[in-house]
Amino acid sequence: MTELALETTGLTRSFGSLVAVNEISLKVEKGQLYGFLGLNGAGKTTTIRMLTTLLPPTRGSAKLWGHDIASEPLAVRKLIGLVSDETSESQSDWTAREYLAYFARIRGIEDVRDTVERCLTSVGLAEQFRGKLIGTYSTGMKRRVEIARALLGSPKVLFLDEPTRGLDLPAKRETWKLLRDLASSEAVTTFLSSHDAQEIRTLCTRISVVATGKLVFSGPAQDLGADLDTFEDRLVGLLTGARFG
Ligand SMILES: Nc1ncnc2c1ncn2[C@@H]1O[C@H](COP(=O)(O)OP(=O)(O)OP(=O)(O)O)[C@@H](O)[C@H]1O
Repeated sequence: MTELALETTGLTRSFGSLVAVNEISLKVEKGQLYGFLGLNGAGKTTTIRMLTTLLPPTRGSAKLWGHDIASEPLAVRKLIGLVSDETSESQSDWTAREYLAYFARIRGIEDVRDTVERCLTSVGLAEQFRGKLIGTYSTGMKRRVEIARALLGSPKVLFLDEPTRGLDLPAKRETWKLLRDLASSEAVTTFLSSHDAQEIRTLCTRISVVATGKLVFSGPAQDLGADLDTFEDRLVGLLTGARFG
């Protein structure tokens, strides 16, 4: 049995003449909180859409828990959860319990009530809010509900695409704490995409950096810098094509 949660080989996606994701090869070990860092437009969302079977690759391949994303999409979908940065306005008129129960039923989960409570507990949404309309929640709480939704099927791999985009600093830090807690308490591998160097440096030990669709670094975050300042300096060097020693 492979120890890899995720492996991509030459993964490529073009839109007409634009190569949005260009020959990306990376390996994510099981249990990791893995960082996928890149500026806006670097190709992060396109990569995640391919890995979650929402978009076919133009070339290359990827395996999730040993299952090929192109030839075994249903097996892959059963193993993943996805949180994107889009906050769905359609959740506003539901309570967190109703919203999660709806998705639990769609997923065919039998023990809906217990599963919903377990997931809301995992993301730290206090009991007193669970029966209130999501429209009355703060943005940070709404993001927690989205993460809880992604946890419903007990995913092996959780994809988070810019999960803290649009959050203020306290809400961001709350979400970081939650992601750390999930990584240590749940048996879930996390693939975290972000343009925020501090976020990736704070949370992830192994990272990849992507620039205009190409991988420009892959390895321990520590190798780019032990402190955030050095990390950011070297990152800027990488993103602007400079070398570092
Ligand atoms: N469906 C599409 N059709 C055409 N071009 C697309 C499509 N989706 C993405 N692109 C282009 O591919 C490139 C990579 O976009 P992508 O959304 O993957 O980047 P990103 O790193 O997630 O950026 P951001 O952080 O801004 O979301 C961009 O130039 C984008 O305009």
